Amino acid sequence: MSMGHEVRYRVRGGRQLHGTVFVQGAKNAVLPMIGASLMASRGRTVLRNVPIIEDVRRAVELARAVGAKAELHETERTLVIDASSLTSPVLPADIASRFRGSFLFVPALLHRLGEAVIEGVGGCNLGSRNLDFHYNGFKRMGATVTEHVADNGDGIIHIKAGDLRGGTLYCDTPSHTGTENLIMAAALAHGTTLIKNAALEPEVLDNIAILQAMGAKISGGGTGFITVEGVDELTAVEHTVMPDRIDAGVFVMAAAITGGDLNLVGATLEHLGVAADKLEQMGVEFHQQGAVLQVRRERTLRPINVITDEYPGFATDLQSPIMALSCLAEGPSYIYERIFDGRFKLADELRKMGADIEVDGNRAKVNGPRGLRGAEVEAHDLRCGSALVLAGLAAEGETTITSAYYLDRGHAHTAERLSQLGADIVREAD
Ligand SMILES: CC(=O)N[C@H]1[C@@H](OP(=O)(O)OP(=O)(O)OC[C@H]2O[C@@H](n3ccc(=O)[nH]c3=O)[C@H](O)[C@@H]2O)O[C@H](CO)[C@@H](O)[C@@H]1O
Ligand SMILES: C=C(OP(=O)(O)O)C(=O)O
Repeated sequence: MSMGHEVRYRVRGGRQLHGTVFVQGAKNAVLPMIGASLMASRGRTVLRNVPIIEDVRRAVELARAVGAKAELHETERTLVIDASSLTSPVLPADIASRFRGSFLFVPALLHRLGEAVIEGVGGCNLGSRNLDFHYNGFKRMGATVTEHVADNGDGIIHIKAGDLRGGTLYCDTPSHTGTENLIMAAALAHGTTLIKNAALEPEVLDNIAILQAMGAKISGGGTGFITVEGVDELTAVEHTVMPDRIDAGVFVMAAAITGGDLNLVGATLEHLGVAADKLEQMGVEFHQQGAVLQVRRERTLRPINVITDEYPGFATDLQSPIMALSCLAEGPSYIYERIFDGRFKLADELRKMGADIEVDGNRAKVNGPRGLRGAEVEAHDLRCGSALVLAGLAAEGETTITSAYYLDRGHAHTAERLSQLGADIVREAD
């Protein structure tokens, strides 16, 4: 992945965190919503509570590359998109290969321009990340998918859709973006679509909510079966992006790893799914008061057994953070990663800080407690980055996290928000 510039975070550990922190808008909700906004052929979409993260900046660049007008008002955390004229079906590699969410632009391009040309799809390198459920779904709706190799050797995928028509679609496993893409493809297709084994994530439901407001006819969200009646047109609306449950979970763990107490504004315990129960078992105390979630940890941390799963199971995006937390637990913790096959590079980095972690395929055993010490470590992916920040908060001395563009992909104002809670953390970019 081309970085543009090198980003580093320096963390000096050992401070307890106290105070109030604002949970950002959800990365995995806003990205499909930007894709959805491109389906509105009239008016302007206004998205509120937009997280100011690198993935959103890339999505804005990509929206412009296909011809939309997009303005990100950072102070207001508001994104305004006018997609009345889309001009190019090409998702250029230099932007699209920097974030996974680029693939969520495909349904809009198919409906508006009859084709999509995908020069690259990015996202965190977490092992194999197929898109076959998406392609198979588009094909069942009448699209053709071809691949050719460009002069520079890169594979380019061309999807052509005359008129997409509804049908019976499925995901082999309940894919998050797969479900969103098939819903968006079905929303403007002719006839009725049934999507079986649909994902249940809250972000999928938030995306259904904006599409319904735009005029889409979708039912069954939150069950494994989603039905979509195609409509002729979608209109631009205003929508507030839901809070980011992964960002919330990381701040819960920041309180836990430093033995502090925090008020998380915008966090919903229910959205943490099984992760909330696991954190409680480790010794975190939760108290939900309206939209504010109070968290604290006073006792020693207990070890944990984690199995990642689709929502409401333990979110894979919180697996790396809890690996960092479990380094401090009083005994061995067991982590079984079921969603991605390449998400344990973090273990090597945590070992540099003094952790004792045994990895066997997609299972890890974390032998706690180990006092962590500062080191120079690398963020191999976004959640590896957030886990290393957590480890740095608890470590003795200074931790330098390199390749931190990945962290900035998904977390907004990390250094500012943590500093306000009492952490010693700075961001450097050159
Ligand atoms: C932008 C976004 O929303 N990203 C999230 C989304 O990624 P993403 O939507 O890419 O993740 P999926 O739910 O699609 O992937 C889950 C599993 O299904 C497999 N699979 C998926 C699609 C497909 O066509 N074929 C296939 O085999 C993947 O390789 C993976 O093993 O959900 C993940 C799992 O909750 C999160 O970690 C990501 O943060
Ligand atoms: C895997 C992640 O994101 P993406 O799907 O955007 O790469 C993530 O958010 O940890």
